[in-house]
Amino acid sequence: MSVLIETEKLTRILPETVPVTLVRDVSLSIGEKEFVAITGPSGSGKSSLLYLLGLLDRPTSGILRIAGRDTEPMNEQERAATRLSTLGFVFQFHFLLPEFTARENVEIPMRRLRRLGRAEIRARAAELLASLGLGEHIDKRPDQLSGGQRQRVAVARSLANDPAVILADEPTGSLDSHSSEQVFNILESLVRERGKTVIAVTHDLDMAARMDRQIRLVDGKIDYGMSS
Ligand SMILES: Nc1ncnc2c1ncn2[C@@H]1O[C@H](COP(=O)(O)OP(=O)(O)OP(=O)(O)O)[C@@H](O)[C@H]1O
Repeated sequence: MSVLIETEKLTRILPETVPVTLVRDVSLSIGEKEFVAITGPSGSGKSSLLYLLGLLDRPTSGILRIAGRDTEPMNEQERAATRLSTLGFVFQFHFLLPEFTARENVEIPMRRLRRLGRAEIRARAAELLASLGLGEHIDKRPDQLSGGQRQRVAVARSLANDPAVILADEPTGSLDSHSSEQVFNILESLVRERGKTVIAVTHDLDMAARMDRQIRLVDGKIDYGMSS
């Protein structure tokens, strides 16, 4: 199995007057086609770790390799390019652009990457939305969709550039139980059927138990006793 995300003693400390440790000495290795939960009590550093893995924040020290590449020497442009092509993001709140339709929201990352032409981008956005059960809704704006549908559009958008890794921060955290189950099943199918690696922060221990393994954080560190 090839390793997609690897860290060695990854640490993030906020340089306040009294420094705040968000993540400390986290060493982990996540391979392709893994479905991994990041769990832990509130304030344990789960989101902070996900932000580091997603190149949305920079570590204070330690090593982070993505798809075999050390991220330390990358400049902002290379980090942005890696985010756009290799990583997909789903957050607790969908962050869709309200003035655009579902299809246009899914088109945006493809337009930014410029790997496909206009017609291909349109077709791929429609295909992705249809594959997530949103074929009837491609021309609707976010305010015309339910919470679960909006989150599925956000998942379609995360897949737009066919990234190897999807990073999700409490992806079902603001959904009712039915939509939550639906979004969870979709995330699982991304791993089992599309060969993605999905790393999801979750408070929901039942959900975490259904994933391949758990990385549990306590006070910014991995709790090895409770991780698998
Ligand atoms: N910019 C900041 N300034 C000060 N403290 C911060 C900052 N960002 C995060 N923290 C603190 O760092 C700790 C880790 O935060 P983080 O959001 O990563 O935890 P979490 O496990 O995701 O929490 P939750 O489950 O509540 O979302 C928390 O105690 C938080 O209050």
